[in-house]
Amino acid sequence: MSQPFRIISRSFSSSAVRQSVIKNVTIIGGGLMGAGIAQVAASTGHNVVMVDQNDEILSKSKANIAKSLQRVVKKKFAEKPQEGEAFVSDVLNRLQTNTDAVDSVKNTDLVIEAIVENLDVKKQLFAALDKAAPQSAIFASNTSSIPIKEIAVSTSRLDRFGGLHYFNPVPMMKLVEVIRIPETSDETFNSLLSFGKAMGKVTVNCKDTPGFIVNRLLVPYMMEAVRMVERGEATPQDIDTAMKLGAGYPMGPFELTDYVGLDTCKFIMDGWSQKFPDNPLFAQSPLLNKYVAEGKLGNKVGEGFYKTKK
Ligand SMILES: C[C@H](O)CC(=O)SCCNC(=O)CCNC(=O)[C@H](O)C(C)(C)COP(=O)(O)OP(=O)(O)OC[C@H]1O[C@@H](n2cnc3c(N)ncnc32)[C@H](O)[C@@H]1OP(=O)(O)O
Ligand SMILES: NC(=O)c1ccc[n+]([C@@H]2O[C@H](COP(=O)([O-])OP(=O)(O)OC[C@H]3O[C@@H](n4cnc5c(N)ncnc54)[C@H](O)[C@@H]3O)[C@@H](O)[C@H]2O)c1
Repeated sequence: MSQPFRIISRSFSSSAVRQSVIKNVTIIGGGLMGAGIAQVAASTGHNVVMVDQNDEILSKSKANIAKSLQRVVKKKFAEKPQEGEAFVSDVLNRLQTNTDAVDSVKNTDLVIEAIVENLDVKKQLFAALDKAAPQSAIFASNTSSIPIKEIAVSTSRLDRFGGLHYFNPVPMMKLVEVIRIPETSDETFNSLLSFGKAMGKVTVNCKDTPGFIVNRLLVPYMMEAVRMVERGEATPQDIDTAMKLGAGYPMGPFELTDYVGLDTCKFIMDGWSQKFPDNPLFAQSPLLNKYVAEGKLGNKVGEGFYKTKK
């Protein structure tokens, strides 16, 4: 595993890349994404505090991380199980939890927010963190669909704000999209890029546009699959089979929607359909809304378009 980066030139040479040392990372949200980001950040040598609303949720997050780490070491340390055990124990030692978000950022270098996809809730959180975190700390959101600028304005550190958009499952998906707003300083942007790489990810740069790169292409595709079912053109099973065997995707669009979470997909579509009412790609889907209203949120609850093991 790579070590946390330690660059770090504060020199004023014109060729030097100015960036900050990121060693202490706070992840707010211990759900699907937060737990994955926390796991990989701790696995790559960072000190991590993972925050969620209560200890019960955090216990589940930690159990999910432990399960995922076992899958990782089974392969990575297949020939050296003792080294695998030592690796897991080191990772878990670097991972603390806290239910108090404000308390958790007092000594942080970087905050990555991965809570519910709701602008008001994210703004409220960041406004509180802004008062408690060190001046030098960088803030980033893992939002799927909300403009980073709209979240960042809740703070007084627009120059130290950006987007780090990871993909589910974080331990397996190699990409992180790094998003800057006009106010993001070069130093902050370079620090975010280096941090993404220090986590072992490939980074791509993107402007603060709806869905950045991946979701701007992927979410309309997933929603068009749902509309095909609404129009009675094919079943979810046949669409999934077709896209896996005919287009080489690892999951069909319905398996993927279950995997991402139907609630998260609905939050994305609610935001985009409100903001861009004339774009048919962003139109609401009655079928998706019905499933969410019935509590069929996908794999995380054991049922979405399919019944799955929790
Ligand atoms: C909406 C948001 O903003 C953006 C998004 O995130 S969009 C979603 C992006 N993600 C995708 O598109 C995921 C598409 N799916 C895939 O790439 C693959 O199906 C997958 C990598 C998730 C799983 O691979 P697959 O071969 O289908 O299944 P599976 O046999 O369960 O896993 C293969 C290996 O992957 C690894 N793996 C899978 N999930 C893992 C996890 N959570 N942690 C650790 N390892 C994992 C394991 O090594 C597993 O081997 P194991 O069974 O021996 O433990
Ligand atoms: N699910 C995906 O595939 C995916 C991929 C990339 C990005 N995202 C984005 O990441 C974020 C999180 O998504 P997720 O799928 O992990 O959701 P999730 O529902 O699995 O987890 C969200 C977690 O945030 C916690 N939370 C909510 N409000 C909080 C607060 N004020 N303080 C602390 N914790 C709080 C919840 O208790 C929950 O555990 C969203 O913005 C989503 O759009 C999701």
